Amino acid sequence: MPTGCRSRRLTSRPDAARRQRLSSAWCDGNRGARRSPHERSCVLPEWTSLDCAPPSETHRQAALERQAQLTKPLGALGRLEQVAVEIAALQASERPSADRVPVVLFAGDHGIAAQGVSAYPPEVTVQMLHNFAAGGAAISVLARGLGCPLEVVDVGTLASAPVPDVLVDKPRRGTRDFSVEAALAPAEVAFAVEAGRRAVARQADHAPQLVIFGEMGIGNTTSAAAIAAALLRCAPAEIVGSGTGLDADGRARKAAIIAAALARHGLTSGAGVADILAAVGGLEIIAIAGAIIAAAQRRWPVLVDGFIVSVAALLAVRLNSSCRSWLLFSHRSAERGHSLVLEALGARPLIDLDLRLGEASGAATALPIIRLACALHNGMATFAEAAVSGRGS
Ligand SMILES: Cc1cc2ncn([C@H]3O[C@H](COP(=O)(O)O)[C@@H](O)[C@H]3O)c2cc1C
Ligand SMILES: O=C(O)c1cccnc1
Repeated sequence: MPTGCRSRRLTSRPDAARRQRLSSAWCDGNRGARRSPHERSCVLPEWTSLDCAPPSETHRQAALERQAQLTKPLGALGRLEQVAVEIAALQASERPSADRVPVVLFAGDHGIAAQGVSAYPPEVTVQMLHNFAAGGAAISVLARGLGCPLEVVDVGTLASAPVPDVLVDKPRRGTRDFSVEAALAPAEVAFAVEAGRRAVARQADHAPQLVIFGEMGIGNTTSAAAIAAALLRCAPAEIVGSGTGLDADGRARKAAIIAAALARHGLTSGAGVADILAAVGGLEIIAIAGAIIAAAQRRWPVLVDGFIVSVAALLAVRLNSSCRSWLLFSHRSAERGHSLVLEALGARPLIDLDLRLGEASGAATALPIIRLACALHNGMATFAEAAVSGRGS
């Protein structure tokens, strides 16, 4: 790990602390934070700190025993075995499956984009909403090919008129420019968290076996990098990447803008999660963090996408460590800070294809591997069924 980064692996919370957290009227995300006068009220809904159930250890054990009986040397299917066992434990099922997998894409705009931190102009976000609706975006093609229902939710783009087939659930159009003022008011942060939960509730009709969240928002690698730098107490230069295609000078400028903003908002030494979100957050990133917690509380495994969704996952886990068990990690993005964020989450993604798109494209690309892992687990013959001799010694 690069120097100067105070990353910590996440462990489960002690029972006493968890009880105190549940009985507290205050949000976990605010605890211990220095608050500016307008941030004095609790901004994170209390449900975000309610425990998620643990995976079923009985089903994990049964799945491990089945894997040992299938006609292959023990462990020879490597991580495909581990994925199938994990999903069996999460689904509390003897036959793990990832057939019903809704994809929810959250879109938002970023005031910080006015500082030239993206290689593309802000209007691309809304233009891409039309592209999602028309079926021409990467995730549109992937979701179609995989048979995944795709919902697009505008939680804060600059769009002033409805876009066909895009749900609108936003507290404002775009965040404020966090290089000059706080990106969001506390109530706007809370609204975005609730928008994430509402999106999860809408997916219940699909009876999901797994769920994928994605994002679209020009400038959102800057907001995500600022959040990650504040949470991990890293120098922004350790996290900042090219996003849509900045060169070295652009990356250095982006890192300097984030460093100045973190100092300006008092986020350089252990601020609370809620304060970080109000200062430098993005509405789609916050909505995804809320959606992750809400999905885990419903016992839905979440297949995490790239850098931005992983930052949302880190937020979710910092707010509620019990949701960590419900996260599977799809891919390692080419965006610079992703490895640090994955490491902080103790995560090892399935694939590494130099993707740097977002839109849930990495998670969708990894889904066939998960489906095949389940098919192998469920469909292979055992040594006894196939009359194949087991291991000699
Ligand atoms: C046409 C286009 C489609 C995209 N789809 C996802 N992103 C990705 O790029 C953006 C983040 O990068 P940055 O922070 O550099 O703006 C997000 O919208 C992300 O989803 C796209 C970007 C573009 C240009
Ligand atoms: O990995 C990601 O999420 C990513 C990387 C670059 C641009 N947009 C998204």
